[in-house]
Amino acid sequence: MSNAFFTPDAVATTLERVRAATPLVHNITNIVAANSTANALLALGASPAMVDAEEEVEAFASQAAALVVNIGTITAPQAAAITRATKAAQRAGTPWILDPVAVGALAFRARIALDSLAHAPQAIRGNASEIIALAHLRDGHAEPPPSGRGVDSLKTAEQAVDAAGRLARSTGACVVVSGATDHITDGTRIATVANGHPMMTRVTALGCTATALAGACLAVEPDAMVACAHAMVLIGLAGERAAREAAGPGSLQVRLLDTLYQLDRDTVTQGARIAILAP
Ligand SMILES: Nc1ncnc2c1ncn2[C@@H]1O[C@H](COP(=O)(O)OP(=O)(O)O)[C@@H](O)[C@H]1O
Ligand SMILES: Cc1ncsc1CCOP(=O)(O)O
Ligand SMILES: [Mg+2]
Repeated sequence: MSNAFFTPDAVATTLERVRAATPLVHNITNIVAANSTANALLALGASPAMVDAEEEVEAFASQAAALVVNIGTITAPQAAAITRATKAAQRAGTPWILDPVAVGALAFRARIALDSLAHAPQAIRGNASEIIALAHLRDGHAEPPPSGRGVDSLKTAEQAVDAAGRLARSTGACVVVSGATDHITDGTRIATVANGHPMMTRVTALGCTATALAGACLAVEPDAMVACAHAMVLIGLAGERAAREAAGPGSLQVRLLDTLYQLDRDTVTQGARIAILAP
């Protein structure tokens, strides 16, 4: 993989490809994030649909350009839908991404997340606590180490890099650990994205939004590490630009949509802070 893919210019090209393709992004997501992630996907230029009836997901995941699976408010029917959708995505070659919200906190969602890994996600995006917990469970431990509180992380992304690498190597997925500096790894290489703003942690579902935008990028970019790194620039850059003018979390949420919509080649190439950390 060439470092040329981890440049501000390459991010701008991915943004333009999303807008040109308007990819259909199938979301099975939580009730908190559903509206805001649909709006963020629309603002970016993708076409979101929230479809989680067990009877419908197989057909939809097969025809979508990408599938986003988020376990934030998982229910038993949604768990059954996730099994069917991820199987169908694997069969149809639809790229899909897992957001393992609070996977370390509750055993039921941990089982759903672990089982879904059998269907070969292209990517996994979580905060540090979630990635540490999922990697630990994937290693075969019955209980994750205590590293989160509800849906929020108590660790930094840097503290989760080893876990992310293990998880990537064991699943074949690109693993994204979000935080003040996002870390993206395929188990060998590590890219970082230093966009974002601390106020983003005061608006719910912005991690979920990052995952959804990664779904849109996976629809147009087959290299999952490139797609995910670019998506993290887009959410981080939109967040930091929106935060400059926001009075607080309320206006940040609204401004973030406007900023995603307004991102263009100039703003992306001037603002993207993307780099290869290793090897
Ligand atoms: N301390 C921070 N400083 C700057 N940006 C941040 C910070 N924390 C989170 N972000 C931004 O918010 C995005 C979502 O990350 P995060 O808060 O880790 O997700 P989650 O909501 O799943 O816990 C990150 O990719 C980054 O752009
Ligand atoms: C608050 C909450 N509760 C269950 S899911 C959810 C949203 C979590 O979103 P994010 O992980 O993006 O902060
Ligand atoms: Mg989250």
